[in-house]
Amino acid sequence: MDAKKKITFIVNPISGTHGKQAILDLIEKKLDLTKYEYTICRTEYAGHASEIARKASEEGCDIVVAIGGDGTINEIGRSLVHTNTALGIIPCGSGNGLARHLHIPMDAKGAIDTLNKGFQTTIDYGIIDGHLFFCTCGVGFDAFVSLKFADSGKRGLLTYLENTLHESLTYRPETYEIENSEGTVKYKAFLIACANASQYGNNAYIAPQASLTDGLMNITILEPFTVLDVPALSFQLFNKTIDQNSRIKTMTDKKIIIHRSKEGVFHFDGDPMIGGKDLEVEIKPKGLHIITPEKPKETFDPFSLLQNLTDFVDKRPLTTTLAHRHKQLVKLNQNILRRLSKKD
Ligand SMILES: Nc1ncnc2c1ncn2[C@@H]1O[C@H](COP(=O)(O)OP(=O)(O)OP(=O)(O)O)[C@@H](O)[C@H]1O
Repeated sequence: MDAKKKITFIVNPISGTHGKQAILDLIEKKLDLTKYEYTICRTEYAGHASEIARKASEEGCDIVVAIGGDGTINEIGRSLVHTNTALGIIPCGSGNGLARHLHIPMDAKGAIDTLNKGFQTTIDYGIIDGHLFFCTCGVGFDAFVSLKFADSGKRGLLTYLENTLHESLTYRPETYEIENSEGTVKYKAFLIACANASQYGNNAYIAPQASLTDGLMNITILEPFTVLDVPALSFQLFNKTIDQNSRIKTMTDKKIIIHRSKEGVFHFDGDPMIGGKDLEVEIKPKGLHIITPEKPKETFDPFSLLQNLTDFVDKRPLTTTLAHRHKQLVKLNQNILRRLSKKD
């Protein structure tokens, strides 16, 4: 009989908004112990998950599982690239962009089941200014919000949304030059997102065409917009069609350099960092083994847009009639418009 594979679970106690004990209880009950033996570690400070994962990999651990969100995955993933140790995910963050892109179930039982099946694939990763990312990185408004979010001391969707709506009233778009494989282009932009995965998290698809295995990053540039563009932009962000909006420009490349007028913040997988005027962003193909469902389900649900939107702002269950869903969507857009146009 084959030797059991070793799993190290790393729990980030501050990720998301929920307690983690129920997940640990489920691991004990549901993990296939004929296949796996496991240990559980809790992080004690930011950066700790990287150290635990590096040590586990050096000691021959087969799979390191993140129990957390994209920040925890980032810490673990950067220690596992180009090793034989695979990353596993039990999604437990505020956004869970990478897990959602990979169709890893959002419930712990489903995610443990995915680990039990043990199917592995190998994904690309990116580097911005020396910092690895697996989901998205970027400059402009989203980086600015990630900084505010880090400072707010609270996590969760509502905190993020409050920060986003409040700050977008006063945020000033900057001028950037993007040096890509074809030359240099100049944009005044609200944000530039460089995407390995298609979404920021919470099914907010900033780069709907992005693939984790094509060796390319999808770059989305959001040009300055008015408050009247917000409903369409938010609709399209959750409907996987933001690339069709006239305020959006897109390109794909292996490597770009973003030139800006002064040093400032950028983000990698939602965590803020201060960087220089010039930021090199590059995709490295096939560098991280990861446990995923074997055949991601690409279900088409005409109501998924509204589901995504309401998941983002509100956890109340949706009612099922079409008329009701339409009314909910109109109301949601009205709320976004009202909050964006409200002065302090
Ligand atoms: N014990 C700890 N104390 C303080 N910070 C920690 C600790 N463990 C990890 N961190 C930091 O917590 C940050 C947030 O974690 P994570 O991104 O997983 O959760 P999230 O922000 O709620 O989810 P998501 O990124 O999916 O929105 C990470 O950047 C990580 O560096």
